[in-house]
Amino acid sequence: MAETTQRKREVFATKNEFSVAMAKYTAHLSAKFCKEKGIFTVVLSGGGLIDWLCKLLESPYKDSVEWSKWHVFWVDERVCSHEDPDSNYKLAMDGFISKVGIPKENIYAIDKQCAADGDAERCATLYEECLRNLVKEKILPLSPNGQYPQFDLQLQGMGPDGHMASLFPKRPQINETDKWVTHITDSPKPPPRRITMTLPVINSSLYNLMAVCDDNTDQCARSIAGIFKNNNLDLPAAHLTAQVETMWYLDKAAASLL
Ligand SMILES: O=C(O)[C@H](O)[C@@H](O)[C@H](O)[C@H](O)COP(=O)(O)O
Repeated sequence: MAETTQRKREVFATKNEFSVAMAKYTAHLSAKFCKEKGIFTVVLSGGGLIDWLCKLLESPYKDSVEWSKWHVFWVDERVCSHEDPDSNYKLAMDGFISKVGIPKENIYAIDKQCAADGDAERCATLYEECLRNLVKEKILPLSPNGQYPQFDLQLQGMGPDGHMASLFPKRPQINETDKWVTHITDSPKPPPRRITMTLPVINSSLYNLMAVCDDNTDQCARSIAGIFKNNNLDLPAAHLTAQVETMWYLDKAAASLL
């Protein structure tokens, strides 16, 4: 697969500037893709990301973004009921999606029943099937090599151990290239049962925005230094690329060892 883009990074002095930049980046791409093709496909993760998107819920974005043209996906999801506080779907619904006008049918959550039953493998299979159907319906194009779905923008966070999505260090999921979506039942970050898009799918996105704020324990800062200074490929997030742009937004603490 084409590894096409260099890592770019921007560092922000305050959380406010960080969130404003996230909103600007997302709104700009939303306008671009809605104009060019009439829809915008966006992939979310869990973690702090949803909080950092808060500026999109304010003027001028809340009223100017063409929410009705958004199609929303999850790069990874915890295998639990949609009502469980652990659910990334619930996190995004409560904190973001329910506050804007994205049509229900454009929100592609993990299968409700299967997730409630805790069947991670089946949840991954069903999510991949959902993506394959959207390719057939021409909502998602395939990547230039014809192997993976291509999203417009993925918005993600990195864990202190350098994981992204539910691709964790020293776990086999990072090497999966046949599947579009895989599962893990022993995630080092709780809860243990999760599904995740695979690395080639993540890297087939046109734009990838990785947002990292350190909680001042220095763990994220160490992983960021490992990625930017040493290209330490033991850290899953070091593998992140994109077809057009790979952008890292860091707060001061996350960038403190660069
Ligand atoms: O389901 C999850 O746990 C997330 O999708 C996960 O991949 C997250 O994005 C990172 O762990 C960063 O999380 P924080 O922003 O909370 O550090």
